[in-house]
Amino acid sequence: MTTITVEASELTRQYGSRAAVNDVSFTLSKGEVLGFLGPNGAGKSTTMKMLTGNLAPSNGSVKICGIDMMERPKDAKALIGYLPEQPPLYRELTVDEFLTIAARLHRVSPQHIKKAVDVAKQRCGLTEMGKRLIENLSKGYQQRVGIAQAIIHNPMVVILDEPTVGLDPIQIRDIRALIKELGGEHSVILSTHILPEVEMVCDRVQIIHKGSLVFNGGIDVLKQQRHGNRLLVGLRNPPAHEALLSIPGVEAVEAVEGSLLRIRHTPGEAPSEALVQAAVSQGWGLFQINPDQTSLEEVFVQLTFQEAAA
Ligand SMILES: Nc1ncnc2c1ncn2[C@@H]1O[C@H](COP(=O)(O)OP(=O)(O)OP(=O)(O)O)[C@@H](O)[C@H]1O
Repeated sequence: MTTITVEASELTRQYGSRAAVNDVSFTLSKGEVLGFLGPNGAGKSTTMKMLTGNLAPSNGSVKICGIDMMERPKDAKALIGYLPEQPPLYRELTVDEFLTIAARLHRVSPQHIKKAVDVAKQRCGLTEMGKRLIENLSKGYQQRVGIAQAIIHNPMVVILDEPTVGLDPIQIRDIRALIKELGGEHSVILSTHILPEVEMVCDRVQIIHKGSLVFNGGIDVLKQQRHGNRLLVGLRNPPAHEALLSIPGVEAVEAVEGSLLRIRHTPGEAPSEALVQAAVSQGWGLFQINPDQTSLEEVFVQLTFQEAAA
């Protein structure tokens, strides 16, 4: 049976007359990594703050493992680990000192604190860093400490707000791998504005735009949208566009750079075979034919545009 760990219902947050988050509902299952994706200002941090009980919703509710955040905030918060956009680090402490304090704050019982610190360090690749001052660590390692404090009490749900912002490419790769691993044991919500990050790390994605959810689906659904309905075709002696448009399934032809053409076709009816045959029989000099992937950025624009137009 699937265990629901987070249930957000009709979450809304008004700032004055403006809704930063508007009627957002979703659930998260045990072991799932959910990407919460949106451009800057879309309402991600506001949603994360409501989910973690740091900001009261104007309307709607949050339940963590069935516990209502407004009715029993202490019990609900005990099940969450949170890394805010600005990691809450005491830079003048060592990693061990800071994680010990974090364990106490999360009410880990005194006899279990050392073990909890060791496990969190081990899971976050910090075993050798215990005696180092946090301020002397690289930004990537500081972020690991931020994640370690979020998992120190072994919470059911881990919520990470933009955890890879400001890191270099190697640090980003390591932190993403760490987040993916967390998904095995915890439910994870990863807030980010980076589409490939979601594709690499998450099982499911929700896209938020101007405070509202515009997409909720599996990563494969998002990837399918990328494979779309276009071919990139290279012809040394291209015919008039009409000749290509007469091939069944071809809906539009657009010249790209050089001798490349982008051919839009009816979804599910790629005219590749007919195109190759025509190219050979009519001497069009075919040198390339391949699916033209829509970038994730384009998918994002399409999704948000569809919503705006609806
Ligand atoms: N305390 C506040 N008072 C008024 N408006 C706010 C407040 N906090 C956020 N907002 C506005 O609400 C909207 C959503 O902000 P939020 O920080 O949730 O977005 P975000 O998706 O997390 O973006 P970013 O990644 O830039 O933080 C923005 O337009 C922001 O200006």
